[in-house]
This record gives sequence, C-alpha cells and structure tokens, in this order.
Amino acid sequence: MPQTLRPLIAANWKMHGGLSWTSKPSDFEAIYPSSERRHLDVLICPPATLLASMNDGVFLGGQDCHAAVSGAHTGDVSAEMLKDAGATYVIVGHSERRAGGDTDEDVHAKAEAAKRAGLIPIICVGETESQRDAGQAEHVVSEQIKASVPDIANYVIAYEPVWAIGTGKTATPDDVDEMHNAIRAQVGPDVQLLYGGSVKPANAESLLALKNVNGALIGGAGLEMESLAAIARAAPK
Ligand SMILES: O=C(CO)COP(=O)(O)O
Repeated sequence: MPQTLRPLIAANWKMHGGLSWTSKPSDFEAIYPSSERRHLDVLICPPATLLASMNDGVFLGGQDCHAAVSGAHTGDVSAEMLKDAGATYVIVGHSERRAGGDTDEDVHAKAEAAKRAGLIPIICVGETESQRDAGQAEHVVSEQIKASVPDIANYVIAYEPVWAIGTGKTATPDDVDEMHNAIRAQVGPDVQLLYGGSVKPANAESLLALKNVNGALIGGAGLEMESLAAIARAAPK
C-alpha cells in the first residue's frame, strides 16, 4: 500500500439505530482508543436522523444525498445538510440506492454535490451475480466508474459485489485482488479503494492485507462497536 493511502474502516449502518440505541460511536473509543489507531481512519455512516447527535472521535458520514443544495424534494437530504450535521463523507451509488432507481448519472451528480458541499464521496460500484457468472464483472465495474466518477480530486471508491452484500458470501481474496488491481489501474494511485460485502472480523485480515484494498465498507458487522473495532484492528499498520 502506498504510504499516503491510510486505511479507512467505514461502517454503513443503513436503516438501523436510534437515539436510545446501545451501539454508540463513543464506545468505539473505549474499545479501540484513537491513540492506538493513528494509522487509520474510522467512519460511521448512521441514519441521517442521528448524525447531529454524534460527535465521538470517529468520522461521520451520510448514506446518500440529493444532487441539489435545497428545494422541493420531499424526503431527501442535501450534501450541504449532511455537512451541517457533522458529516465528512457521504456514500453515493450504494447498490441498495441503485436498485431503487439511481443511475450512473445520478451517482455522478451526487458525487459532484458532495464535493460542492465539502464532503468526500464514497462512490460505490459492483456487479451482480449474473454479471459475474457471465464473465462481465470487470467490464461492468469499469463502466460504472467511467460514468459515475466526476472530475474531482478527492473521492473514495467502494467495490461492493451485489451478491456479497448481506448474504454472508464474501468474494475470495483472489477475486477482490483481481478487481481492485483493475480499479487501481483505472483510477490511479491516489484513490482509496474499499472492499464491501460480508466483511467480518474473521475475514477482515485476509482482505485488508491485499495491496490495493485500502479499507472496508461494512454493513452488518459495523453495527456493533466490538466487531467494528475487531475489523479495524485487522488493518495493516
Ligand atoms: O452494503 C454493505 C456496506 O455498504 C455491506 O453490507 P454487509 O457487510 O452487511 O454485507
């Protein structure tokens, strides 16, 4: 891993959590103190309702944003609102949003909105199981990157094969290595590349050891601070 690319261990809480929830980022500090993790960054992306109530020594992010600054968009949240509530990052183009209708063009516009607001977009890409079975995985991901990534300097790519999300099926280290090497060749040396899809404490070390894996985007295993910390501890120093 080039020296400049710090590991980023990111939890996407999806639609889980509330103000009285027992899992709190402040507990993360007690389990894995920042003094012991100066070599990496930890990010939690809670539901937008919780962002402003959290300020606990980890980076915070949104899970999606609208492309506009404000306006008549019922139910949406702008990148500026996420920034205002304490976010540093925002996930865009998650497959669960793409399944809900987000196109590559939408993702491109959302990533530009993130930059406009001073947030770092985490741009998600990944193939479906049938695309992988058809030998199309690298092509699909490369086309998603071409169409979804705007001309901005500071962004993160998260490779999340759709078939590995929430299924317990993790891509093998060889599959992840091959895909991340292809993405690295496409985006250059400066972009952090995260792997996501059933990352757990038990498989984190083998995935995070890969040369072009600079961190993880974690769903289920990121809801508990103990398991998130165990994954973070598996990142190379
Ligand atoms: O979608 C994901 C993170 O954004 C991955 O979810 P799981 O870790 O639950 O498979």
